[in-house]
Amino acid sequence: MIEPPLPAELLTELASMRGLLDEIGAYIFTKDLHGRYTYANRYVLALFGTTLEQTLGRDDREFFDQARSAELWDNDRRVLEQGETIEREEINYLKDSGEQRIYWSVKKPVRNAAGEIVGMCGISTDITERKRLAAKLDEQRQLLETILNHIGAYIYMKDRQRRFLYVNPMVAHLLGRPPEAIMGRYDVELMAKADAELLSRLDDKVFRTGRMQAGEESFPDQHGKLRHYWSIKVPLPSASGKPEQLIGFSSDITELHDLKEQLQQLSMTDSLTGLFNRRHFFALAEKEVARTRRHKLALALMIIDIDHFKRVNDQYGHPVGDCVLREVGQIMQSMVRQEDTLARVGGEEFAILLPSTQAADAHALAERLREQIGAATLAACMGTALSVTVSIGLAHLQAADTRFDSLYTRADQMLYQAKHGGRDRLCAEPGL
Ligand SMILES: Nc1nc2c(ncn2[C@@H]2O[C@H](COP(=O)(O)OP(=O)(O)OP(=O)(O)O)[C@@H](O)[C@H]2O)c(=O)[nH]1
Repeated sequence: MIEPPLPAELLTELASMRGLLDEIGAYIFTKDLHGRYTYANRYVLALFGTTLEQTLGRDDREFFDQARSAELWDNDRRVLEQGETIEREEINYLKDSGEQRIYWSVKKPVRNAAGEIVGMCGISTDITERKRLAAKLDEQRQLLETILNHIGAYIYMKDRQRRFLYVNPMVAHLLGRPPEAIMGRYDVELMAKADAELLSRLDDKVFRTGRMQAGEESFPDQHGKLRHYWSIKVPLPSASGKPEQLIGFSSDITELHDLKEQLQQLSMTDSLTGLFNRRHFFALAEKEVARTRRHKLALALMIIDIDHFKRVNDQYGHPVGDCVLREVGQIMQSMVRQEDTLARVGGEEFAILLPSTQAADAHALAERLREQIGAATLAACMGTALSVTVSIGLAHLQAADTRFDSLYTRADQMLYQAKHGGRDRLCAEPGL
């Protein structure tokens, strides 16, 4: 039977429909009950590298690697035989190139007027690139998460209102709460107000300047021990150009900090007596001279030297000599004021700097020191009981002393005189 030709308007409408289907950025097709193509838009044809005429009446076995694309055929059968509508991801392999393509496919049965299935129509969107990007993104997210969770540093994000937006497990552990109980909360809700204020100084500077800031921060741990951190805080760019968030990286440098303090302490002290050493004493004294001159105050210096100390060593041995040095140092330390500076400046030589001290008071203290040391029984703990005397030189800062050196030289000259005058005595500058 010859079918009557379609009316001209219908043909025009059909042509414009096809034109439209060709412009939709997706693969659109229809198939008959045997899975043979009855229509394919230009995207499908481009994928297969065929014309419409070459495609019609052929099924997917001719275009896809059937063994690896079985899912495609299964889905079609569920639509054509069970009348299901399928909406799902499909992975196909092109027959010629073996290239993998991933689609989001919607497949629906096409029914005749009697409701019988006569074929199917489908629309597939290529999501290969999106899936590849998503997999890459996921890989990067996992990498970032691994770094953030295992790096030995505290990493956090905060907003301008000092609210935590992110914390890594190290911060959570430090604050003694799970991350979910920290994120979204203000720092003052999670730590003592004073600590929060201290930690926010660098944060404020980041938001104020819009620039990265770095510095040392101190914060007590769960046991109350003060720990020190080196923090780097970076503003995160925002659409307004004004940073609204920052990311912070803090490393625990407590051990380094303590070591630095110990080293600093060591560099200032004499290991035998625990008093300041000569170098530190001279540095402090130089500052004290400048302060005294600026405020037009008084400043006294005495140098104390143990008499015939060589004999102590020779007679009792070096360890007893050491013990005597320590004990003489302790006696003096117990007799000076908080603001005075006592140091061991030589083998058996000590010095005391006395700020705001008039000549008479310095003189009186020097005499008391000489008497107390002379009267003390020393090195008893070493099984030896002995006593020593000291000679003391005393000088006072004068208008011509612009540097500490000149004051020290005069006190030393006074000490020399005390030694030559017979020892166990105090010699002060004339006029004092
Ligand atoms: N045990 C001990 N002795 C030291 C130390 N440093 C210096 N000495 C000794 O101190 C002695 C100082 O001797 P001298 O400079 O001759 O002076 P002195 O014997 O005290 O005599 P005068 O100062 O003139 O009264 C030396 O024997 C040094 O070995 C130390 O750290 N420990």
